[in-house]
Amino acid sequence: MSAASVCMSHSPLLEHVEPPADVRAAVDAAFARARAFVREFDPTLIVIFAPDHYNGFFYDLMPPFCVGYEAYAVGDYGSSQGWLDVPSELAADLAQHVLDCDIDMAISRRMEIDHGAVQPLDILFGDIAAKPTIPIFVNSVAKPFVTMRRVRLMAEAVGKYLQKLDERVLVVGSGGLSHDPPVPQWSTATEEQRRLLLDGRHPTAAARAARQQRVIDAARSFAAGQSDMLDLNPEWDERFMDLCATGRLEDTDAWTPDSMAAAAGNSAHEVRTWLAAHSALRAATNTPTMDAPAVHYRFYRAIPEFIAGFGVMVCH
Ligand SMILES: O=C(O)/C=C/c1cccc(O)c1O
Ligand SMILES: [Fe+2]
Repeated sequence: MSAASVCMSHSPLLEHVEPPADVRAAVDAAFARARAFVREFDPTLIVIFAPDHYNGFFYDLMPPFCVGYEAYAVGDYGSSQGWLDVPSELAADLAQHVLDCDIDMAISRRMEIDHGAVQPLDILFGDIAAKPTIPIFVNSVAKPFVTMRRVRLMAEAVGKYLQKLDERVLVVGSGGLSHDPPVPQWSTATEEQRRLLLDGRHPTAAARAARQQRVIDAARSFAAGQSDMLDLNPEWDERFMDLCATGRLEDTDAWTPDSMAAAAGNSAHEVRTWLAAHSALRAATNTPTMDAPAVHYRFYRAIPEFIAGFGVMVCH
């Protein structure tokens, strides 16, 4: 087995709100560096830790983690729509291994996924079915949250499983760093928003378009400095990336959901996917605690047009 990781922020605004040309060029160059690495590494299996934004997982049944045995991309914000190529038996074996490690893992025989899982696959491979891919949902938007420690332990169990395989495994973590986009919170949601959060599967095209337009408009106001959305927090982001880069993953064990949200926004919980990817990579490669595989490439920009502290990190 050999293993590598790519963690990257995603943003549904990538193709909808244009940042300054130099920022766009820097992001495109970062994607090109990640793509070049992945082409060279030539993975035979992808394991992607990804959040969902009330497209596949809702409050009628919200697990902290879920392995998809099959996965269908809903195609929100113009991301690819259709089936992933999930190796179902391997996914089931992985889920059993994690359960055997005393970690409660949900499974889905038809997981619906959104831009949170799809965007990195689109960017890295240009085709969501290009490679056998096991998606692992990590709840990053819907309170209550498990501890960061629990995320790390779940992912270490995943990494130990991957270690046994005769595969070149690319572990992907997908999620923004600091950001607080207008994804409704149950406690402050209107009745209409609560219907979406509870079981808003398969919206009409008009409802999806209206939801997306609200976020696009919010991004434009945020970029123009005319929004009361929480600011991006580049210092917090760089500190978190430092912890990933140096393998000090245990330093996040004590982080509380409220303190993370206060410092970096409600959607900063998506860093759980980065923590998962780095924990899985560390375990898969037998790298000691407080140490880390090498950082091949690192990029960061705070990009209000994307409502994202936008990072890319490639490790092997
Ligand atoms: O799902 C949505 O409607 C918006 C999600 C979003 C917005 C901005 C940045 C992100 O990383 C998102 O996932
Ligand atoms: Fe997101």
